[in-house]
Amino acid sequence: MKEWLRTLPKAELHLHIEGTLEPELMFELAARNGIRLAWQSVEALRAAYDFDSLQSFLDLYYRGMSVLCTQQDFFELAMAYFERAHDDGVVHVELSFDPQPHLERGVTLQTILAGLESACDEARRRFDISSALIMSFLRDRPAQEAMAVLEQAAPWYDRLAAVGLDSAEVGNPPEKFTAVFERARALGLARIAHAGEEGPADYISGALDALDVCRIDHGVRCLEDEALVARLHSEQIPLTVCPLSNVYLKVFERLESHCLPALLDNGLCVTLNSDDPAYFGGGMLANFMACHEAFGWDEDAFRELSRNALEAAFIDDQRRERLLAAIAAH
Ligand code: HPA
Ligand SMILES: [Zn+2]
Repeated sequence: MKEWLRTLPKAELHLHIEGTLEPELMFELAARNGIRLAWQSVEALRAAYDFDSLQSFLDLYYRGMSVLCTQQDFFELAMAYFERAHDDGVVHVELSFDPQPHLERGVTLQTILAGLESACDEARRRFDISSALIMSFLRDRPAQEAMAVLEQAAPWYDRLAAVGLDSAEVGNPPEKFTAVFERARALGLARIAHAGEEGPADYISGALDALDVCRIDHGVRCLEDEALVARLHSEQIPLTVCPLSNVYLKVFERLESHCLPALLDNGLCVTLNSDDPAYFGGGMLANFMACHEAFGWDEDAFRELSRNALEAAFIDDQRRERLLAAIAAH
């Protein structure tokens, strides 16, 4: 089954590129950029990956990404991810990036985007992986800051597939960002948001109503609201679920107790993703294999999950159709 899952064409829609930073590269970039890390060694850093909540992970995630300084750093980060994704049989990736923590350190949007875009171009040439970029706002920072970032990104609007919303969820409801997302909509940008990971089902409805999103990142807590489940079903709103992430961040104690089977039983448009693969036990193949082991899903189930991801992807229609045909034939 592992080889069959590896060669199944897969699209990854929920991936934080800063969350692909492996400890070895973090130390290499820290040395290159003259940055002192709080950990003495790769092993000490890995030992710190013992999270009890989203916030405990975010604290480490923001410290780790501080080694990213130059265009070359962002290029190498993304290329290292693309190589692993290619080995996992990923054919399309939507990379989220968080500009705010970088801007705050004096790293410009130009630096971030030039590095990521050149990696996306190289991934298409070397691995035939297509990709899209999603600019995410930090929901635990003021909405005005997100608005300023959105305005600053003007030169890149035509190269952004969407804007997103991430970081600490509880206490930062989607409505806080209504004006920002209205502006993004007026600019013709698609919108997605994390909702219902640690936050309540209300935040999922709020993201749909106030932010007019076309996808929900995570969304696993939707089952707490029957009317919401009916809506997600009838509108077939894609949920980008991240199974291993949810276990690492204690959203579910074990994968066997994850609500994924219930989401599928309710006819929802579920996709599988790795979120922050350097921190949460691996990439797409690790997530697919873990689900196979926990739920006993067969080939048909995984074909459906892969099909859902392609149908929900920001991808050109010809490539979508070609990849859908490859999934059906797999
Ligand atoms: O899983 C996540 N949730 C919210 N914000 C994030 N930023 C990186 N990963 C995550
Ligand atoms: Zn995420």
